[in-house]
Amino acid sequence: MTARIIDGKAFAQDVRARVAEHVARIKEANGITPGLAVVLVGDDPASEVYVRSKGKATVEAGMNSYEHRLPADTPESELLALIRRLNEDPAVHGILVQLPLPSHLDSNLVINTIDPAKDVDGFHISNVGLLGTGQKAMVPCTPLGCLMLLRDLHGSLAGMEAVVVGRSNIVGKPMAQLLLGDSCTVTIAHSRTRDLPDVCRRGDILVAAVGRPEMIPGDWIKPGATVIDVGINRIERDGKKRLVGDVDFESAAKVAGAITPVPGGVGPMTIACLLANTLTACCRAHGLREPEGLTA
Ligand SMILES: Nc1nc(=O)c2c([nH]1)NC[C@@H]1CN(c3ccc(C(=O)N[C@@H](CCC(=O)O)C(=O)O)cc3)C=[N+]21
Repeated sequence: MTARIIDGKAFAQDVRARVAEHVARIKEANGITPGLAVVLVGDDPASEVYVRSKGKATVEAGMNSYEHRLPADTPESELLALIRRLNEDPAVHGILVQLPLPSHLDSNLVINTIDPAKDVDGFHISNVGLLGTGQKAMVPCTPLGCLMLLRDLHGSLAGMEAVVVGRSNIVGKPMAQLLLGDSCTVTIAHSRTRDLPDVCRRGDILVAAVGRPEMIPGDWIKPGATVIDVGINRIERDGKKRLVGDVDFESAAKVAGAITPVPGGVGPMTIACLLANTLTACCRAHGLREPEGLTA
């Protein structure tokens, strides 16, 4: 058997087109343009690339993009003051502070200073609590993108065994909450899980979000399972730089029923969902009808 390859790039294009269409409609009907502010502290080259592509995608969707670049040694008080200004700015509907932050900055404090209604990353404790209690929240972009792919593939996820490998606040935990919300039986596995291969083999759905290149081989996967690979690892092989996931794609594709590739899988969905969240935040701020199929 060979797995169906889930085209995250094409799906993300479709999401972005739907966002753009909705943006055009509210511009026309309500004279409102959604705005996303992205804050980058320091000059990490990978972060630079992400921030640039986020800005480009935002403008392509017809929204306003505001980029704030601060030096790596920016005092915490200055960053917090910027966030408070963005919280008050009516043209800004979404705020994203690029992570990781330089180590002298307390990222929990920084994130929790963002107005939860503008927290398009869904990292604020209020949004975490809302998601965990099944209330309307801003949902983290990467897990939301994975959920969209899974719903598209399976329709209802009710009763499926889902195994999430990784317990981070940005992917593993919110992913588990979303799967639980869709009535999966959810296991969160991690580096200290006993008999990890056996636990992985239970999953009708296996989400890999550990950040270890090609850690999960094909023989950890239940035949026919859907594999969602969240990993984005830069490695060097045969003298060439490559991007690989947390799953060993070659062996996994022989066992899985469907699998996301890296690149071209979950990554593009993350950016598409950031745009969707910005639109959702804008609609909520103005009491407008929310876009359908673009929220959890
Ligand atoms: N506050 C915050 N929110 C984030 O959402 C956030 C962040 N900080 N810090 C960094 C990570 C990383 N991230 C990615 C988004 C898109 C791709 C993406 O589109 N990847 C392409 C390939 C890109 C390439 O070639 O490098 C793909 O997988 O096909 C990857 C990674 C968002 N992040």
